[in-house]
Amino acid sequence: MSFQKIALEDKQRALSELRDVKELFASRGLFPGTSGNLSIRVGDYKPDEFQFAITASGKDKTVHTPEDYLFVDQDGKPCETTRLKPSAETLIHCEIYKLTGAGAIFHVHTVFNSVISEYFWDRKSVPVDGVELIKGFNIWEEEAHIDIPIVSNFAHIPSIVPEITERIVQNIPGILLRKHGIYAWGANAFEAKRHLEAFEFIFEYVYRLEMLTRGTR
Ligand SMILES: CSCCC(=O)C(=O)COP(=O)(O)O
Ligand SMILES: [Zn+2]
Repeated sequence: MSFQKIALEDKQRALSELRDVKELFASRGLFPGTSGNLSIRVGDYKPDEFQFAITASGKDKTVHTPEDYLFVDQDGKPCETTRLKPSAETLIHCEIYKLTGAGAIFHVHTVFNSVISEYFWDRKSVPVDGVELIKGFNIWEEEAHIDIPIVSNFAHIPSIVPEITERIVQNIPGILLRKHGIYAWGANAFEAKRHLEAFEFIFEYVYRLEMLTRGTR
């Protein structure tokens, strides 16, 4: 397999952006117990041929080491000889890039995203009504209603992929894995971060509103 040659600056920019996002999210406590993974795409994109930098599996994401990231291809295979293992969830990143052409994908586990994914599991989506931060997804209509999809979580990651393929919604840049976490993406790291933050705000809002109004509606 021959890989597309990626400019060194492009790769270094991706690694530097990953480092910054990782540090920021770590400072917010978003990587409990080594959970979470981050990736940024590099070079040219075709749905069946692309490369991205991704966090190595099982690392403590609250510290920086020389072994934090590696580059993989559209099938999640390392593009270079390395002893590092890509994130155990790399195939989910591959599928999201294939389906959306995104430039960056960030995944975190939080109590709010995990609780809310279980609470709304029966309807397979989280309903959100008129919350201002929906605009963070570039949805500008008054009192917009959105449904954030939730898919099954399996220990065998390839089994999660077909449901992601089926459930991704074009204007919603994220998907919840049941009792697991959120995957959020965007055209670049800035947008993926904005989307992730908007999702987390919305999950906490929906949770708290539900707690306050339960039994009164
Ligand atoms: C320790 S949490 C279980 C794995 C997981 O869901 C995760 O996000 C981190 O896995 P990785 O292989 O990317 O470190
Ligand atoms: Zn995870």
